[in-house]
Amino acid sequence: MSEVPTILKTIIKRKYEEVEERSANVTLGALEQRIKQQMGTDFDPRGFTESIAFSIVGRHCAVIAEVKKASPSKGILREHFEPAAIAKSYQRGGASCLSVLTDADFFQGHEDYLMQARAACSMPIIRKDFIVDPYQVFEARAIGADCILLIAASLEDAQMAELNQVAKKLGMDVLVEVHNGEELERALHLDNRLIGINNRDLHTFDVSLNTTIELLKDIPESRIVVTESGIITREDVQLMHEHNVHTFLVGETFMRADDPGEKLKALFD
Ligand SMILES: O=P(O)(O)OC[C@@H](O)[C@@H](O)c1c[nH]c2ccccc12
Repeated sequence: MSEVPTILKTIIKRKYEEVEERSANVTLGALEQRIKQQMGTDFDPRGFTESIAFSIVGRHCAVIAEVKKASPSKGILREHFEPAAIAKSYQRGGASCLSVLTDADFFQGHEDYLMQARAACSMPIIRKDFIVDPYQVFEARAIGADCILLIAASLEDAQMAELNQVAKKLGMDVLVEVHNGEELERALHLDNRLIGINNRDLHTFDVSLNTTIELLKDIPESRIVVTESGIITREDVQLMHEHNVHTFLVGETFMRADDPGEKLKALFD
C-alpha cells in the first residue's frame, strides 16, 4: 500500500481500540441476535445502490446527502444539529440516499444519529465511519445501516474483501472509497458496484475535483462512480455531469445552509 495519511492513521488506531471496547461491552453474538430480531421490520435493508441507480435512470442524477456535525479539517459545521429534521429536509429536497457520520471522536457523530435520521425518512443510509473489523459491519446492520463505507487507503486487500463479503451477507451495499490510481486498481478487484472517489487529499486536506476526472478513465461502465467532497457550486455539478459522473456525495455545503434540502434543490434542480 502507498503511504497512509497521518490523520487517517490516528483515526484507524483509535478504531481498533474502539472495536475492543465495544465488543467487550456488546458481544458479536448479541449483535447477531439483535439483527435477527429486527428482521421483517423497518430495519430491513432499503437498497442503497438500487436507489442511486433508480435516480440516475429517472433524473440523470443521484445525491447522497450527508448528515455531519463537524469534521477534523473544518471543526463544527452545524451548531443546530437535528438528524431527524435534516433527514426530512433532505427527502423533501430530492436526495436519493443519506450518509450519516457515526464516528464520535473526530466527526462528533453517533449511532443514534443514524437511527434518528432513518426513522424520519424512507431513504437508504450509509454508515459513514472507519470500518476495519467485521464487528463494525454487524454493528452497522444492527443500527439499520443499508450500506457501509470501506476506505481503500486504510485497508489491506484481504481485509477489504472480507469486510465486503460480510456486508453483502448481511444484505448491505458497500461504497469503496479511493483517492488515487493504486487504490482504484485494488478497489476494482472487489465484487462491488459503487466506487467513491474522494476529492479530498487526506494528507493536506486540499480538495480538487480533478481527482475524480483523472481516475475516471480507468473505471469500467459497469461501475457507478460517486464523486465525494468539495462539491460547492452548480458549476461543480455541471463539470461532473460533463464527465458523465452523475452521483454526488455532499456534506459541508448542505450542513452550512439554514435548510439543507433547499440547498440541495438549489444546487441540483
Ligand atoms: O463535506 P464535503 O466536502 O461535501 O464531503 C462529504 C464527504 O465526501 C466527506 O465527508 C467524506 C468523504 N470520505 C469520508 C470518509 C470519512 C469521513 C468523511 C468522509
